[in-house]
Amino acid sequence: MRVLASAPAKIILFGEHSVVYGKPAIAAAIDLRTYVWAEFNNKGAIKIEAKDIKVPGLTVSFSEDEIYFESDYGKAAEVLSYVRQAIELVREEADKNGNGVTVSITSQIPVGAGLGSSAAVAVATIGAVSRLLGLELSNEEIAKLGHKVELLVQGASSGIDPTVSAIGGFLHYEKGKFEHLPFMELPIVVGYTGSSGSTKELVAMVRKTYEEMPEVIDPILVSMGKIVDKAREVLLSELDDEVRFVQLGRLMNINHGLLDALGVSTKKLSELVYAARTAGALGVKITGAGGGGCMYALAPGKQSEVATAITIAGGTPMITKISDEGLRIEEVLP
Ligand SMILES: Nc1ncnc2c1ncn2[C@@H]1O[C@H](COP(=O)(O)OP(=O)(O)O)[C@@H](O)[C@H]1O
Ligand SMILES: C[C@@](O)(CCOP(=O)(O)O)CC(=O)O
Ligand SMILES: [Mg+2]
Repeated sequence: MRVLASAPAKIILFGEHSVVYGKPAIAAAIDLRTYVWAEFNNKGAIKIEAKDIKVPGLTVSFSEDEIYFESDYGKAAEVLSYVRQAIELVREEADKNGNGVTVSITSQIPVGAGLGSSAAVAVATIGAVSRLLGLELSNEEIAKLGHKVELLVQGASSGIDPTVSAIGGFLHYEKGKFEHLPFMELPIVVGYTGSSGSTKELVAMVRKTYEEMPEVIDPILVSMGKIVDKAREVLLSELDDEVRFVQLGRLMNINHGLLDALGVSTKKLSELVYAARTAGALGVKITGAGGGGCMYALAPGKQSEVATAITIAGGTPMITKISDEGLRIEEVLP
């Protein structure tokens, strides 16, 4: 039997990092997906074919009749930790720890770009392997397992990424609970810096700053939560789109400034943010953990100008659509 599952990337519209401290956030699935095939193997082992992952550093030694490949196994093992944890959790859930499972992964989502590649790969792996092992899990149950994977690997996770990837659409999220927001076609442009930030490291850095000066950082997190409350009001209001876009744009710019204050922006991200604003975007902010990765711009009627400005500033623009679809079982072959 072989099962193919897929799960979408996401952008966090408002509230990244503060959502880790129990404040609300708003996020949406976008139409970039990770695909995972799962099947049994007869070795009782976990085998992972991650076709998009490049492990930095490779030492090759040649002798008379043999070639040795050495890479930084520590990095290789670490880079597959989300997938491995996902498989182990599902085998435990199904009480089938001894079953050999092989997964093969291909993905459209840039890694470490703030688009939730970790959550998408965890959710798609859980979806495919649970179906293979005969577990009938709801997308909400899969979201919870995806959250457990991120907690085990990152040490801290709000759960918003696996929830949006499993459920799809436009979600308001707070302390593990989500609410579907009415679907709204947002004219956005995502800009990728080309460098990746590690969510684990960035979340840890914010935590360290918070512990050193809670009286300074806490008001920033509270303000980020209030921005989400305002944004939710705007999204639920009956105002016409152009008024709502202007209000959302202002909230995005303020949210970006607060993320910059937390130290998660970079020179490149700021260059792309200001290039997009100068090209006419109503609002532009980091999306995801930061430290590289992506920003996104709200640019009604200006998407191509903003995309061009991002390119000129050295970024890679992606004009993506918000996607209603979360985890999908694509195929089950005998
Ligand atoms: N296609 C993939 N195959 C295997 N693992 C992946 C894949 N995409 C992402 N990952 C895992 O997720 C990690 C990146 O997650 P993270 O640092 O949270 O960044 P983001 O979620 O913003 O992309 C990678 O280091 C790797 O462990
Ligand atoms: C920084 C954070 O708020 C979002 C992380 O998003 P990503 O891994 O960069 O896609 C962490 C979390 O919510 O678990
Ligand atoms: Mg992540």
